[in-house]
This record gives sequence, structure tokens and C-alpha cells, in this order.
Amino acid sequence: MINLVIDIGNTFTKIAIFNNRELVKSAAYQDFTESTISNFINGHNVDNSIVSAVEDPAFDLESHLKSFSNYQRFSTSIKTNVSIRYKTPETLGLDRYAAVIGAHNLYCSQDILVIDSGTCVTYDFVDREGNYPGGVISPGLKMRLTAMNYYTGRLPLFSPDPEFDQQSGNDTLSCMLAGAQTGLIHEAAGFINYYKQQHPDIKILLCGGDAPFFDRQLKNSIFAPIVKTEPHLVLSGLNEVIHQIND
Ligand SMILES: Nc1ncnc2c1ncn2[C@@H]1O[C@H](COP(=O)(O)OP(=O)(O)O)[C@@H](O)[C@H]1O
Ligand SMILES: CC(C)(COP(=O)(O)O)[C@@H](O)C(=O)NCCC(=O)O
Ligand SMILES: [K+]
Repeated sequence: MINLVIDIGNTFTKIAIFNNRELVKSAAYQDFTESTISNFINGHNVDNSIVSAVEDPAFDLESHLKSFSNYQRFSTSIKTNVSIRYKTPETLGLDRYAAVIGAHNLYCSQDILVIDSGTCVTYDFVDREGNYPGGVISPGLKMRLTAMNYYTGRLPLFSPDPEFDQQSGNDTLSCMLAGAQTGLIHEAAGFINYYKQQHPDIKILLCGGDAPFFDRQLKNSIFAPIVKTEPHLVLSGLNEVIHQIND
């Protein structure tokens, strides 16, 4: 079974082809059009397709996918082996639901905290039985620096600096990076500690555009043994949904 899965985030659209549960290829695009899909598929005979979108695509994506595949609309009403305990499933980001499905099916006998560091950073907990109560939504790495520039008169616009590892700064740039970057790691450490106290065997899975940043920082921390990067968690969660519907 060849599956085409698409994850439309607030910054990038991620797309992948799976042959059953094996990832064949994946890519990320800032500009996503019909021809992006044709170029990406490039000769693969797609059986099924599915989309998770936090933003509406700029073209009729559903009609396009229906024209060459068995298209499945993804929503929180689709029953999977993850049970949504969120109070407002109708407002839950589909990328968050897909990420915990991906996590639970990769490590089904473990309690997991997913840290998806995209436009926003989301912390989502799923227990070993597949119960998903929710988690945390927090400003993303780039958003933190952009917001400080946008809402002030004197703070410049800086990009994240992967090399920066100071706890505090002594000029404008280093002070802002300490807040935006080191502050984000302190935040993550705080939430990890909170969940670890309640679930001592918890595993931490990292995904999203800034996963390499979290990976580098957390691999140098006491959390190193329980942290793992799973870059395709949302995509593999969507692929799992196709399997659970068809199996
Ligand atoms: N070339 C880039 N352009 C924009 N953002 C980037 C780039 N490289 C890394 N990033 C980081 O990746 C984040 C987006 O990651 P991603 O997981 O694709 O987000 P989303 O799922 O929200 O679309 C941005 O917020 C930014 O911090
Ligand atoms: C929290 C999010 C903005 C994260 O999106 P991302 O950073 O992956 O683009 C998205 O999942 C969303 O719009 N959620 C809706 C609110 C909710 O999940 O309750
Ligand atoms: K996210």
C-alpha cells in the first residue's frame, strides 16, 4: 500500500510517501502547490492520501488528492488507538493529534511527552494506554525573537543562533538570545520535570523544525537518556491513521 501523507503547518508543509509502514521519501516546502505534489510523487502509484492542516491550503487540495487516490479526511472524529481526552476536540490542532498517534504507535508500552518545536512549541502527553489529555502550547523559537522586535521600539530583529549556549547576556543580542533560546530550554526542562515526577519512566520525543536545537541542548542535560528525536512523528502518525482505517 503506497500512502501519501501531508502535514500543513503554519510555516512549512511536510509531505511523505510511505510503503506500508516504511518511509520512502519526505520533504518540506514553504510554497506548496499542486505541482509540488506532482513533482514529489514523480511516478509513485499512490493508493491512499491523508492531510493534516492547521491552515487552509491555497488551492482545492482535497479535490486534487481525490482525483488520483483514495483520500481520507483527517479529523479528531476519526477513532484510532489514541483516545482524545481534550475538553475541546473540535479546536485541537490536527498536527498534535497526529503527533501523539505517531508517538503511541512507535512506543506503545510507554508514557510519552512529545515536544513538537515548530512555529509554536507544543508539549503533548500520551500515556501507555493511549490516553491523550492535552499539554502545552508555547511561542516557538523564531516567534520569540520576532515578537520581541515587533512589540518594542528598540529591540532588533535577530535570527536564532545555533551556537549560543549562555545562561545570561552582556549586550542586546546575547540578552535576547538568553531569553528566547536558553529560556526556551529552561521552559522545556521545567515541563519535562513536571511530567517525569508523575511518570518516572517517561520518554521524550522531539520533532518539528527546531528539533535539532532541542536535541543539541537536551542531549547535554540530565535528560539525555530519555530524549530521542523522531523527525517524522506527525507524518508517521498520519500514515498510521490510514492503516488503522484500512486494516
Ligand atoms: N529556513 C527556515 N525558515 C523558517 N523557519 C525555519 C527555517 N529553518 C528552521 N526554521 C524553524 O522551524 C520552525 C518551523 O518548523 P515546522 O516544524 O516546519 O513548523 P510548522 O509545523 O509550524 O510549519 C520555524 O518556526 C523556525 O523556528
Ligand atoms: C498549536 C498549533 C498552532 C501548533 O502548530 P505548528 O506550530 O505545528 O504550526 C496548532 O496545533 C493549532 O493551531 N492548534 C489549535 C489549538 C489547539 O490545539 O487546541
Ligand atoms: K508545534
